[in-house]
Amino acid sequence: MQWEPVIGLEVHVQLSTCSKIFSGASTAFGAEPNTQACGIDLALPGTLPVLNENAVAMAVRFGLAINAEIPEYSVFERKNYFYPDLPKGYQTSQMAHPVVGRGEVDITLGDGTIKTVRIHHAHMEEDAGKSLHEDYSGMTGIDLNRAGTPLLEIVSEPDMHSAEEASAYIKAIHAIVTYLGISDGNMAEGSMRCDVNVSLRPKGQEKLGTRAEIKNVNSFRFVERAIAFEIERQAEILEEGGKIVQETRLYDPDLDETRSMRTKEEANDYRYFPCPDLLPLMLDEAYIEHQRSLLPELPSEKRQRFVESLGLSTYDANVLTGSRPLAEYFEAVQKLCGDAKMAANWVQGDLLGRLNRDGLDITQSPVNAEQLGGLLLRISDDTINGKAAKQVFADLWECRGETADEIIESRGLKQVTDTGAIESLCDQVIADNPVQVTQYREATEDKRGKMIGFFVGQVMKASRGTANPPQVNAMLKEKLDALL
Ligand SMILES: Nc1ncnc2c1ncn2[C@@H]1O[C@H](COP(=O)(O)OP(=O)(O)OP(=O)(O)O)[C@@H](O)[C@H]1O
Ligand SMILES: [Mg+2]
Ligand SMILES: [Mg+2]
Repeated sequence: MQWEPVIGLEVHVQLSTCSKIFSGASTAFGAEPNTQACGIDLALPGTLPVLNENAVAMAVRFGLAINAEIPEYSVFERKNYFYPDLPKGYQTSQMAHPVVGRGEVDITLGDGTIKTVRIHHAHMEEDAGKSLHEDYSGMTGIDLNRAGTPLLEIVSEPDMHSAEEASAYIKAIHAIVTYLGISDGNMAEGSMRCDVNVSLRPKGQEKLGTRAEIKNVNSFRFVERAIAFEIERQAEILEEGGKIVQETRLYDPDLDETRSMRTKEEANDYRYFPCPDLLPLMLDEAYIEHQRSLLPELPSEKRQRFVESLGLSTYDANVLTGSRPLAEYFEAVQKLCGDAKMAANWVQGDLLGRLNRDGLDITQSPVNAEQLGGLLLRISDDTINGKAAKQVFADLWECRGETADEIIESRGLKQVTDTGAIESLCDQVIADNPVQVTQYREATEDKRGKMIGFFVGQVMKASRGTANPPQVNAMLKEKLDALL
């Protein structure tokens, strides 16, 4: 039997407000345990929540960025369950009336094709605390600092059909929220977590199969691994005539497998009901239009502009718009040197290659955009040749804070284009290599084409790499052919 995987994702994005969703407690990461949760976050008797206006604005901007309907009216509800990291006994969330309605996200696949994933809705909710099972032997610690941190849960339709599509989708969400500046998108610190729903159905069948839900996956790679494992596990069960049970599973990166946490029979009945402490949220047209006016250029718009006005390939445009800091770096370099293709090649090749090797991201680059742009400008105006450029780049990397011009000057890397100087270098090399000159003269015409490389190499060496290669090539050909 041929099986088609069906995947839907719930992505929890931590909104980067300074304070909690319903209280003034700080949301800063890394504080001592239990120093950043207040009475409101724990819903102690006598406290009342007040909705964080900035969190609403961020959620609305996300909705507008994915072309979603923003309903005029939305409601906070209590999702009731008991867990040690939720002393309130309920999570304040949204269910029947979420702040963001149906929308769409475009994803770009490896072969450059673009696919649209429908968004069912996105709702606001508070985060719970954190159970620390490993820090105390025989005991569990509870850190409530995270309680009340604002989250936006983005729920997709089951529109994805492979691990690759799911991964492209999370990357697209990551790009949108970081471009909007509504989240730092830091998956390692838990600012973006993902519940992955996977089912299989016979190819060609419309009806969905039973899904397993893998909770709290926190890296792009783990999402791909967890899906790959689930597809295989479910296919094996179905092939043997078995049935998939609807259940919650977790992904264990150490064993690279998913394991059952609880089945549907044990699933919670949350008894959602509207929170009596919070008024419904009413958003009027003027407010929504104001939020729209605050939207920056979005990844898909930037990608399109890079292709249409800068002439980049879809592939290059996609890589360079992957994150906002990278796109901004590239644009600064491109503006300085005036050559989009050269800027794209250097940023993707030399720069990203080095950053990768040193485990750095673009914001930590030892070479800033002004320095790289200054270097590329000297290639395009022929001050230096390609070989010298590599050396300048290596020197810029050493963090001396010099400009490309200072390095070119102090290392004597300026390209020699003076015809007289190049001519005397060529004459010298021809005089110093009589054996090769004889071979050249005796060779057939197409062999000579290759042999000239030897002489060019010698002249470049003699000029310590600074001679202009096309000029050297032309000059040598002229002189050697004159000896035939
Ligand atoms: N048969 C299926 N196969 C794969 N994905 C599915 C299937 N049915 C639903 N999904 C996806 O599962 C997700 C369901 O999320 P939703 O928030 O609506 O409910 P839930 O998982 O039941 O509740 P909770 O928010 O408490 O986890 C959606 O992303 C949806 O696209
Ligand atoms: Mg959900
Ligand atoms: Mg779910």
